[in-house]
Amino acid sequence: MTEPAVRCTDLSHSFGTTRAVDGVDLEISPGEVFGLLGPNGAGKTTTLRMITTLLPTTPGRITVFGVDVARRRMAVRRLIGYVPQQLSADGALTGRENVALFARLFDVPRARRDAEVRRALDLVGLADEADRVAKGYSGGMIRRLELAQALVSSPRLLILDEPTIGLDPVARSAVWERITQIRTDTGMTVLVTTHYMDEAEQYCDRVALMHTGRIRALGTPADLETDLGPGSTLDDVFRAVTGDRLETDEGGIRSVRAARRTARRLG
Ligand SMILES: Nc1ncnc2c1ncn2[C@@H]1O[C@H](COP(=O)(O)OP(=O)(O)OP(=O)(O)O)[C@@H](O)[C@H]1O
Repeated sequence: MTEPAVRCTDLSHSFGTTRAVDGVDLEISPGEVFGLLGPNGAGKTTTLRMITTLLPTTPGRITVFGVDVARRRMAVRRLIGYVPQQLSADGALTGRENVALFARLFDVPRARRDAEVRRALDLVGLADEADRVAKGYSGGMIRRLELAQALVSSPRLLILDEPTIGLDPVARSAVWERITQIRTDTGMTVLVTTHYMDEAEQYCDRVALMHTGRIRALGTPADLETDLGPGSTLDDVFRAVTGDRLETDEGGIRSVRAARRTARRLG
């Protein structure tokens, strides 16, 4: 039997009295693009941080391709490429130098390093811009550069936390088209968080709707919408299972913060 790419069993995490994640069970199949959806504060980032070994997994258990996250952290880290919400590209370095830094960090063998850096830059469509300093890149190019950083170690599981937040619609589509192409070319499993319902509908094979630390609905976007009734959208499904509304506005405080962070980091 094929091991799931990710299996979470009864996962919980509290910060003081805040129950950020509350009894999450989740299985992600190899090769799928899986969307974890929910409004700010739903518990998405906390779930990702447990899967990426950055937070403890007790109570509960996580395996990544069958490897136990609590017991074999380093082995799990080698399977994962992670693009967090906070930017990690260095504006003073070129695109190529930024990716090469990650190749060294992730122990890509020296003999293969240059080729792997080229391959990663190619996968995200930055080959022609690789020798420009990153502070001249647009927000969308920076996101693609961060994707290349995560891809340089050839992970089996790519984890992206809100990859399109703060980007304009054209840049958002460009990032998603790259993600979809990378999955097709490499067979990689992709776990992505977003609160943009339209993106999830268009690009995710399956989604989990998360609210106040719990998974409230799980399935393909089409199945979830059909189950609710003709003409339903994922936003309607979310409202039906939680009685709440997903934040979908483009100009919210988080977009502004993300844009400011980009500007600050890249000078
Ligand atoms: N380091 C922390 N210390 C205290 N509380 C935290 C911490 N990180 C998250 N929380 C709280 O845990 C809950 C879940 O947060 P989390 O960041 O996982 O949500 P999210 O769905 O990823 O939302 P966002 O997209 O805003 O990051 C929220 O109530 C948040 O305030």
